[in-house]
Amino acid sequence: MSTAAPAAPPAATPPPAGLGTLIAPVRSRVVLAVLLQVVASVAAVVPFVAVAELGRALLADPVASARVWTVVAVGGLALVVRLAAMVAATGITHLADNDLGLSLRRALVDRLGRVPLGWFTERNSAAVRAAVGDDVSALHHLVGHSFTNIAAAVVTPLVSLGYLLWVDWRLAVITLGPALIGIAVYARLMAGARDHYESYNAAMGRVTAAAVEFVEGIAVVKSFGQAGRAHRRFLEAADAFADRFLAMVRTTFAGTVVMELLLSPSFMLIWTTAASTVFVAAGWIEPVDVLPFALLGVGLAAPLTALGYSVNDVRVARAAAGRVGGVLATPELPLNVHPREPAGTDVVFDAVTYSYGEESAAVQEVSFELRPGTVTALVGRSGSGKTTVARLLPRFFDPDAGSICIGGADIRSLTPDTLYRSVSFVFQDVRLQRATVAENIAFGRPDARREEIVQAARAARIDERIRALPKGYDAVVGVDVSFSGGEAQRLSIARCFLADAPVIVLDEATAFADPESEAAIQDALSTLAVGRTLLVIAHRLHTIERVDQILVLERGRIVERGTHEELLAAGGRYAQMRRGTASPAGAYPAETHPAEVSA
Ligand SMILES: Nc1ncnc2c1ncn2[C@@H]1O[C@H](COP(=O)(O)OP(=O)(O)OP(=O)(O)O)[C@@H](O)[C@H]1O
Repeated sequence: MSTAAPAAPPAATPPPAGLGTLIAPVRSRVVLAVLLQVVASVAAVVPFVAVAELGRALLADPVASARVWTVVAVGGLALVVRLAAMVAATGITHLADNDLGLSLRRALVDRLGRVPLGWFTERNSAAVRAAVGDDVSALHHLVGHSFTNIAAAVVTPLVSLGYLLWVDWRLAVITLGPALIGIAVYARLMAGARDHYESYNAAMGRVTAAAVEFVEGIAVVKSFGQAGRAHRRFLEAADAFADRFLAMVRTTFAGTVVMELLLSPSFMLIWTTAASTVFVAAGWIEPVDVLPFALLGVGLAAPLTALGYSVNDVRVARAAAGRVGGVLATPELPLNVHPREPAGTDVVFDAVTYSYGEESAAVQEVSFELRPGTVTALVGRSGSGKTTVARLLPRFFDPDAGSICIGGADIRSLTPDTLYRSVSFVFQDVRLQRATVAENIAFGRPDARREEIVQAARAARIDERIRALPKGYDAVVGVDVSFSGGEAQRLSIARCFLADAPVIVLDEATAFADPESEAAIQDALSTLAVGRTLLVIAHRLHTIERVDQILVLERGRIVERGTHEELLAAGGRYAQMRRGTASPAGAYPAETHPAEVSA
């Protein structure tokens, strides 16, 4: 059967944006700031030139007093220009950076709101955390500081050198000697250290992973008496890191010392003074010419270190831009340009097939119908495809083949609003927001009145627990109150009551802290089921004896379907599972329990 609307065309996915594309919106402002920084850097050298020229004017015989005043005025003006240009450049880059950070974070959140829910695996969520946090900050540093720092680090020594070449080109070249040797040493040093940096970073990654593994699994590790072993793994990673660090320091130590020495102001001062003295003694320059070299020669090398750091910032920012661009290029859930409205709440899966990546299909040719007001349970051994089937209905991902319709409309032809008004879901790992309890319940309907919220909480058997809190419904989750897994699940059932969607997808919890909590949840679910269509991932068979339809999955296919009685009578896979004779991986506990999901 197929009542499907034509599948929506896949939304165009832009190629991942690089650094240039990401900062394009603020490029003109960055260029302006760099130009202003160039002006500031030129102006920064002028007062030193002025002092040197002042020396010349004062030592002239007779003193060139008109020239003295001109030089003083130019030096003073340069100070003002430098300050103004620097303040303007800093202001422009920081405003541009603020706009960029805001627009990138908005774009990220906007894109994340349109990617399939199934995309949010642990790995992808970590990438999102890095992109929204550290990576956007790395771009902040680039736009806010690095470009102008690079301009300053290049222009200041160049202008100084130009002036020194004008004063005496021979002494200028000699003054430049340590800086040139420093650059050559630095380049060799970096080339030799590249491999060491890579293994240093890898070793650092292993230490972090071992630490995280140790901390996250501490309960399991301790309860199985393996604290020593896990601790040893961490220590081994830390030892390996120390070795790599030592190897890197050994390779770079001599070069770093030589570079720091050659580029240090004190060495440059000694070097230029010594060279100038030789030139004066030889009669190649006047004693007054020593002054510019002593004043400006010192500053020739220092910006090179700053340049090294800024170039590194660009490298870091380029890698960060790659990750941000990657998240921004995540394929969106295709949306239909001509949205439809479901006519009714009948749900039909028609020959649905879905695979995760290249792997064999997790769900194959699955067809079934959820009639309005009925409860359908998905059962099967672990990995048989229950969760995948259930997650296809709220569009965690779209089927590779086949269709899913609600009220005759393909879910791909519904707007997200219409879909989530039709389908709510309660999964095991309930995520509560750091907001008040009331806001958490009213998540799907922020405009809900307090009485409606309380009524939903009451129906979900969680009202009493909330009222017992000192701040009641205004308690902030994570600050004033922490909920147990069972309580969080009841809060998410309250969300469903309030959202009032006619179709509910429910992942029955596999474990509860106490029978009382389980009974409360089963009670809440029984109330929720009244008049609604439920698709339940059932992990325990005793809870589904009275459901309208049981679908037994095996390797992604439906191998049996019917009611509890029909399936027991058929004596097939379900009957085997009930008797607990299925393979250990699929064995469901055969004990009975008073609480049940009922229609
Ligand atoms: N995110 C994923 N990426 C790749 N493969 C996956 C992913 N999630 C599930 N699978 C695979 O798809 C198949 C069906 O998994 P699914 O989680 O739907 O089974 P399940 O019956 O719900 O299992 P369980 O009862 O253990 O939760 C399995 O082979 C599983 O390994």
